[in-house]
Amino acid sequence: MPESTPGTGAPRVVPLPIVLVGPMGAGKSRVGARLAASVGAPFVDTDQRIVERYGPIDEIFAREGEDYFRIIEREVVAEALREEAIVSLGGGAVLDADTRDDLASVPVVWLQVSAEAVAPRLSGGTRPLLADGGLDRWIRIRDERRPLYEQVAGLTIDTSRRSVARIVDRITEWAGARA
Ligand SMILES: Nc1ncnc2c1ncn2[C@@H]1O[C@H](COP(=O)(O)OP(=O)(O)O)[C@@H](O)[C@H]1O
Ligand SMILES: O=C(O)C1=C[C@@H](OP(=O)(O)O)[C@@H](O)[C@H](O)C1
Ligand SMILES: [Mg+2]
Repeated sequence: MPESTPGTGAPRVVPLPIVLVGPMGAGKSRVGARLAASVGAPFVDTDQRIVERYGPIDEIFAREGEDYFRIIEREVVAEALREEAIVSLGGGAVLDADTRDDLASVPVVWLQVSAEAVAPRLSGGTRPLLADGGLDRWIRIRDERRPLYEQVAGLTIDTSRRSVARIVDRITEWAGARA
């Protein structure tokens, strides 16, 4: 059911796009999909779009390397940020300076998660950057990128102990006040 504006039954009005950033496993893809359904907006997951166009991400990394992945990621992100949609980025999209510039003019939510809470969320995944090194690698990458998330985000939410529904409510409340 879409989130209602009190008294109207209509989906809550939020500005679009709204962009979700944060480290791997923070919940960007899952929260983004639920938020989009809740406010009645299209959903774009830039990783999903990369997979549709170029094939599985781990295969792109293995075949062409991370630098090539970042080039196609930048193209897909630039396109998505022009759409009136809820947009979930991959964890490393903020490494691109042009993407950070683009994010300066849109509502950006930084989903955070503790190492303890993320461990079970990452298990069994195919994220190529975690193929060697597991949780230690995740912590290092998260720490390296922290200043970049800090730079672009207008709202920060710790997802470690929050349900997806509560996270969606918080984002809707925050973004709704900016509509
Ligand atoms: N708030 C949450 N509480 C518990 N599990 C979550 C939460 N958000 C996401 N997850 C789970 O964590 C895993 C990673 O979520 P995902 O949305 O793919 O993260 P990201 O896109 O940030 O890498 C998935 O299995 C997802 O269902
Ligand atoms: O942090 C990263 O560099 C990456 C995060 C992944 O997305 P999620 O953050 O959605 O897992 C995906 O884009 C790719 O494996 C690289
Ligand atoms: Mg994702």
